This record gives sequence, structure tokens and C-alpha cells, in this order.
Amino acid sequence: MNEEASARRLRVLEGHLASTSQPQTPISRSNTAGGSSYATATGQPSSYARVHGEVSREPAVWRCIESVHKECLEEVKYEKSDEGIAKITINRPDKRNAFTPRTVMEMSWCFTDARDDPRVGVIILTGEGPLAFCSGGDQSVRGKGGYVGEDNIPRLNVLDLQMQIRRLPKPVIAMVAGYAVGGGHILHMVCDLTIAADNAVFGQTGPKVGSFDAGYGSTHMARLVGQKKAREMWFLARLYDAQQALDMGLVNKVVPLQQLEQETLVWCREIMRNSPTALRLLKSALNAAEDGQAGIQQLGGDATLLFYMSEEGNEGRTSYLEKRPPDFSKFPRLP
Ligand SMILES: CC(C)(COP(=O)(O)OP(=O)(O)OC[C@H]1O[C@@H](n2cnc3c(N)ncnc32)[C@H](O)[C@@H]1OP(=O)(O)O)[C@@H](O)C(=O)NCCC(=O)NCCSC(=O)CCC(=O)c1ccccc1C(=O)O
Repeated sequence: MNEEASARRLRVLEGHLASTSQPQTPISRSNTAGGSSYATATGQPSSYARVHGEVSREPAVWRCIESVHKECLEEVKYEKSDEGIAKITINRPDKRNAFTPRTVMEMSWCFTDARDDPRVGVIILTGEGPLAFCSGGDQSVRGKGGYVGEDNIPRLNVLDLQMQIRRLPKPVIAMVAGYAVGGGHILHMVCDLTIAADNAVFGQTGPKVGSFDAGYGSTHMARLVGQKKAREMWFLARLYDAQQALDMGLVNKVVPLQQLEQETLVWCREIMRNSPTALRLLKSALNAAEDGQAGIQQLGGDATLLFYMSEEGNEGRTSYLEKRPPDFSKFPRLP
């Protein structure tokens, strides 16, 4: 899309925001931009801030990865920075980044790569351009039993992607400019955090186009915004601006569009300073509280991982391989 057309679309989007906005409180400074993450009661830098300083607000140096798992990326852009940040961008701006089965597959390959790469600590999911994060399933390839790709198999494979993001043991941040609607809205909800531009528009459109998500799309939403609001969002299928989304607890922060990536990078860099194992266990625990037995399985897997890394765990394996009884007596039975 050329620049003039893009600017025209942005104006339309602004018009849309003006017409859909309910009365709203102004966005407070602390919610929009800047602000030290290390503020203290005295207003002085904390001891943590004195040791570590603020994280950089410089742009990331992105390295583009053209193919993953020997497959060329056609509908998704995948980038990594040497700081340990991966960025996955849905790259169908002319379709408002609607996803096809292929888009979903490509995202899944990238998420798998980012999960497996020990240098990656945090992943950004976003959409190309300022007009849309993602407008959901591409209705032009929707067949009778799902979305149909080149193999002619109808799929709802975005549900697998939602699970993959949920299960991924590293934080995933949705970076949202423009529309996050339909299945695109659900994708941002299953991310761990959402940073929104002030032009972002959120909502479910499913009931208008004969679709719904009775999984995370509705039940996790209710956990985020409450039962009444979730029913409103689904039953009326209205759109909400960024400030409304912030007020509802749908997003973590709203910033001017021009600062969206900078702010998201600051969040990523703060995360990158923290203990990866602590983050992993926290994500598992927060999931487990919602995900029943499947959540316990994830948390349980993390407990096993830690145990395998311990001397006590190793003693069990080594004694088996050495064909001797294990000596667990040296390990304390802590209260
Ligand atoms: C997003 C809009 C509000 C943007 O409006 P605007 O800026 O005016 O742009 P348009 O001119 O409308 O769009 C430009 C261009 O893009 C095409 N397009 C946009 N969105 C889609 C789409 N989702 N599918 C196909 N094509 C799309 C549009 O047709 C234009 O093309 P032209 O050739 O230029 O005409 C607005 O575009 C809009 O409302 N879009 C539709 C939003 C929508 O209803 N999405 C589908 C919701 S249902 C869904 O996502 C299901 C997903 C799923 O797979 C699923 C399955 C099972 C369980 C759960 C899920 C789940 O939801 O995850």
C-alpha cells in the first residue's frame, strides 16, 4: 500500500475511534509513555536502579530470518536481535493481517524456533503496518469445515497456535497497532502481555460473521475483563479503543503509535534482565490456576526440569546406570 493510501486509512481508523468511543477518561501520563520502572517512595533511584540503570530505549538491531525449518516464510516476518528478543510479524497488511492456515503454520514454526533457541528470552507478536495487528481468520478462504489452504484441508489451526503461545515457557508480548479483532483479538489475549498503540481497536466480530471461540477466546477473556464485560464483548460484537481496553484490563499499556516498538522493547529489555527460570515458573503457575489438569501438567513438567538439573535428581539416574542403590541420604528433607 502506498504512503498516501496508508495515511488515508489511518484517518479512517481515527474516525472509527471517534465514532466508537464511549465517554472516556483522558489517558493519564503514567499509562501512556515514559515513566521510570524503578520509581521509589522517596522519588530517588532505588538501589536496584543504581546498580543496573535504566534499560536502553534505543531501537533494536533486527536480523531477518528468511526461512524456518527449511520452509520459506511467505506470510510472516521473523526477526531476532542479539539482545535475546524475537519478533514475529503477521505480514498481510493489505488484508489487515488476516490469517490463513499458512500464516498460522508459519507463526507456529517461528514460535517453535524461538522456544528452542536458548538465546531468546522474550517474543514479540505483531502485525505489519500501523493499521492492524490482526483481523482474524481470512474469511475469503473460509470453507465449510474451517479455513482452507493449498492442501485443501479445512483447518482451525489457530487453536493450536493459541495453545502453543500459552504453553511457551518464555514471555510473549503482543504489540498492537490498529485493529485486533476476531481471531486476532484472541491472539493478543493469549499473549502474556499487550502493549497497545493509541490507535488500537479491539473486539470480537465472530457473531457478525458466523464464528465464535468457545475456548480461550471467551473463557480467558472472562478472566481478564470479568463475566459481564466478556458477554458484552461477544454478544454485541462492538469495538473498543485502546483506553477502554486499558480500563478493562485487556492491555498493559497504551502509548502513542510512534513509540509503540520503543516501549515494547523497554518491556522486553526489563524482562531480559530477570531470571528466566523464575519467569518460566510464574507463567506456568498463572496458567495452572486457569488450565486445570493441563495447567498442572505444564507446571509439573517445569518441576521435573528443575529436578533433573539437581544433584538429587542426578543421583537417581547415576545410581541406576551404575547398577547400585541410590544414596538419597545426603539430601535434606527440608520443612
Ligand atoms: C478489520 C476491519 C475493521 C478493518 O477495516 P478497514 O480498515 O476499513 O479495512 P477494510 O477495507 O475492511 O479491509 C481491507 C482489506 O482487507 C480485507 N480483510 C480485512 N479483514 C479480513 C478478514 N478477516 N478476512 C478476509 N479479508 C479481510 C478486506 O476485505 C479488504 O480487502 P479488499 O480486497 O480491499 O476489499 C475490517 O476489515 C473487518 O471488519 N474485517 C473483518 C473482521 C472479521 O470479521 N474477522 C473474522 C472474525 S472470525 C475469526 O477470526 C475466526 C478465527 C478462527 O479461525 C477461530 C476458529 C475457531 C475458533 C476460534 C477462532 C478464533 O477466533 O481464533
